[in-house]
Amino acid sequence: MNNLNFNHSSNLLIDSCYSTSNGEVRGVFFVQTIFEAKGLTQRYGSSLVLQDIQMSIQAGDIYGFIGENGAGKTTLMRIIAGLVFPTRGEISLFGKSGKELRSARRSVGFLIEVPALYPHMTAQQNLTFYSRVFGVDDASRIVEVLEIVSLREVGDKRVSEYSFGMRQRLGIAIALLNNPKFLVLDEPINGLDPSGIVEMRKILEYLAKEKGVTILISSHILSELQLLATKFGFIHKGRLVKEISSEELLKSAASQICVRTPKPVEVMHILKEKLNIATVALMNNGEIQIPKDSMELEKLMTFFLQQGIPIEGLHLSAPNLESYYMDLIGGRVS
Ligand SMILES: Nc1ncnc2c1ncn2[C@@H]1O[C@H](COP(=O)(O)OP(=O)(O)OP(=O)(O)O)[C@@H](O)[C@H]1O
Repeated sequence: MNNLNFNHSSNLLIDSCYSTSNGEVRGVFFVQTIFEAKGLTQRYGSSLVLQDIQMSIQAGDIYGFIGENGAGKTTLMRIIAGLVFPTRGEISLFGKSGKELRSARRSVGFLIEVPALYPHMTAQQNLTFYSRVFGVDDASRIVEVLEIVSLREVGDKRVSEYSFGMRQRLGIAIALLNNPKFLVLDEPINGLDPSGIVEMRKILEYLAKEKGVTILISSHILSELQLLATKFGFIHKGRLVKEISSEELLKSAASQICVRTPKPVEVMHILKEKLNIATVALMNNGEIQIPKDSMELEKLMTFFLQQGIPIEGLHLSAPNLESYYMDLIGGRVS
């Protein structure tokens, strides 16, 4: 039995305020909590799919949700959508929980897995159908959402003629029909070609920046999430193991020493044999990467000098989401 309660007033956090010299209070800004999970736990038979998740998403966030296959991302999104009822714990949307969730969900747009489209119907007809399902009676909204996802010109084409990328965009258009303040997108860029990924990024950036839509997005394409998201949540075996902002990611320590040498294979061999560094890797660009915590940079340079190893370049890798994730899951980040 779940006995967690949300303090509804806590969904408004004072971000900053200041007073003038005459004591007048000005500039009070509020940050609204759009989504919150408290102690969220999901069990299927004997397997714990989500374990005691505490998570919150603030207005304006593009929250990148990251985790291996089966980590529990879709399950959490399905709970937000009301498709799965959690075993324990509670969620709130816009500060509303319990029985009020149903009405709160009307301000949320979902694209979970692939969109359910009718291929023999046009995009407009699909949107008309979903407008009726969602109770949206403003016909002009169909034109607006087609415009947002750059499908207005082809809105009268049958969906069977659409490419995969166009279908994904139509899925976003459907999720936008009810003018949501919060979008929940489960792997929307999965399977898209590079131009489709860029197009999707532009749409999501537009929605976040111009329309003030808060977004929760999962993806395995970490380089893309790094470009898009303002905050990252890492889920591993059903536990939310870390949350960081994009600024914190950029400030995080570089994790690899990158070495450029004309004899990479020989140098790798020497590093493994003489310095006992087992995890040295040869990258596609010909550089050798050595985990930064395996040896101090100065000692490594001295070693190269002493051994007479020719070095053309040596630098620290820029912090990036992929290596941060690998370090985190490998236990090197706390
Ligand atoms: N209805 C269900 N019944 C039993 N097990 C389920 C059910 N739904 C999901 N699972 C299991 O829960 C675990 C988490 O699945 P989930 O789809 O949430 O992971 P995910 O992080 O979204 O993975 P992926 O990146 O592969 O989409 C998996 O082991 C999955 O097999």
